Amino acid sequence: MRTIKLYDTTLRDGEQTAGVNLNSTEKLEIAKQLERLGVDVIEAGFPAASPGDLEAVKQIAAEIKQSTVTALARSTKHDIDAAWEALQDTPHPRIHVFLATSPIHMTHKLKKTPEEVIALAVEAVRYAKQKFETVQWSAEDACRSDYPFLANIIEQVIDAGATIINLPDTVGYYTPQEYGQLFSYMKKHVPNMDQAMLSAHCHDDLGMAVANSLAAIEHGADQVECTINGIGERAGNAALEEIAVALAIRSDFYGCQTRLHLKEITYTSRLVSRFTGINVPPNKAIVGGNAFAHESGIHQDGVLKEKSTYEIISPELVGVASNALVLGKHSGRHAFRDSIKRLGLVVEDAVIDSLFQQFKKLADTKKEVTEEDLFALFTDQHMQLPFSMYSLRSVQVTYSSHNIPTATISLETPEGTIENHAATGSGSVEAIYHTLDQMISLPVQLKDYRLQSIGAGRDALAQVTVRLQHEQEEMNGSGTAQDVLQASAKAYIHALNKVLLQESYQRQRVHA
Ligand SMILES: CC(=O)SCCNC(=O)CCNC(=O)[C@H](O)C(C)(C)COP(=O)(O)OP(=O)(O)OC[C@H]1O[C@@H](n2cnc3c(N)ncnc32)[C@H](O)[C@@H]1OP(=O)(O)O
Ligand SMILES: CC(C)C(=O)C(=O)O
Repeated sequence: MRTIKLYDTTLRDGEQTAGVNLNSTEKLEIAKQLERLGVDVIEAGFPAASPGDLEAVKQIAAEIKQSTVTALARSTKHDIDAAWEALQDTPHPRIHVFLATSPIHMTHKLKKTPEEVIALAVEAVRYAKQKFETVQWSAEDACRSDYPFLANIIEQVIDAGATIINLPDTVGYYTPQEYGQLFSYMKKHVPNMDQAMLSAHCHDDLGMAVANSLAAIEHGADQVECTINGIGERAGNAALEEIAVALAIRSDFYGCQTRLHLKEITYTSRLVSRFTGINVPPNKAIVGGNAFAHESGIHQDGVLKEKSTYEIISPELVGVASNALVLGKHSGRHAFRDSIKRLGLVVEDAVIDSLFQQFKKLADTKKEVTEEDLFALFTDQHMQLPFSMYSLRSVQVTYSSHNIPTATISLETPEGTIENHAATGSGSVEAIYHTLDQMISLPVQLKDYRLQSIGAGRDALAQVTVRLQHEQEEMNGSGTAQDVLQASAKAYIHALNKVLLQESYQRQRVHA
């Protein structure tokens, strides 16, 4: 069986999803989970994009041992140097350099002739090769490129030192048949193609990213680039979980395997969804809430008689627990630890005690503490920002159907002082957000507000996700609490803190 390498770009292309902005703590936590999942390569970011991203890539490279860590760079010395600064201490430094090769991109975006593009690509790969052990080169918008030109530039970048060649369907334009043929063509027409590995990178604009990636594998790609939950620029990238499970379930057809620990898939999906604020639709393959739910009588009858009638993937394969787990206020540390373990969460001893205290507090107010609640407690720990920022002490809202709601909020400031303030709004949430705007004065606009319950029942936890517009950027924030208004306040403060953090990075950049 061929082993296909899974190259995860959740932290780079996935982070290019509109409204997603991960801080370094969140990125590191996702990277650690990707390592547990068993991905071969983690594209941790684009170090030249911001000092925050450079720092995040550096931290990830220092922590991750089982997966290779790489980062993206344009074909400029500046970008390659930034990637080197972030990755130089890794045992096997690897970079991903790209340059567009389609007439549309070369003419309108790069404003370069095809000859200038070849020269720039070769120069960038040579420069990168002086520093990095492994250089991956991508022909951005490969699918809309002229094939003989593409074959020529690939031959030259391989001669310059690239050992991985990626052929991205940057705008999600191709069908599986065409994408497969592109790989066959390059295998046949690039004379030194045997000196490099081929990689696929697909976008989902026409809903064909996963099918295209699988077609590339059939035609010679040994690496596929994808993201958890298929997040990414515009309609997203190929979903890693769909590719991996398709290869596993249909190994009879593809004859390929991956190194992935499939049991980690569900948890990874939930973690990425929580940190990015991008919810997974219920009908999403593999990780959607309904992916293993049988609704209609005939299907239920079939599954009760014999699972394989309607189930091609067993939920346990991807880590969906078959029996729900219930903890309560009388549960002790042993049961708590056991539940954490069964959920597949990795918690260091140092934090288990504080997590247990939070669980006890929650169990006091809730009849049952479910798997979802434990997951929320766990992820909340990792949503804290790298240094102290604003935190919510209390929120109180006076509301009646005849009066204007008023919110009174008490906040702990980054300096450790307590500030109290009250303001009104046309609804309870707006009153809270007006109050916070007056306390933490930042030019932001609320673009999106989403509320969902974690688990079922009247005492379920509330999870709020907000998206704020700040200058040219969007920033998401998330908060969970037993009460909807408290979760709303926490989510808004989380997003404001992230804006403040980013402003502080930008100030550092100006002073540097
Ligand atoms: C297909 C992909 O997903 S590619 C990855 C996309 N990801 C991102 O862009 C996220 C991070 N990007 C950023 O933070 C910024 O765009 C930066 C820091 C990289 C660059 O910012 P700026 O210097 O302000 O340039 P800006 O983004 O406005 O324009 C891009 C420039 O890079 C050039 N460029 C684009 N691709 C490449 C490349 N592969 N190699 C060299 N130059 C390139 C463009 O032609 C343009 O050049 P110009 O200024 O001479 O017209
Ligand atoms: C940089 C490349 C690989 C990319 O993201 C794309 O072309 O979509």
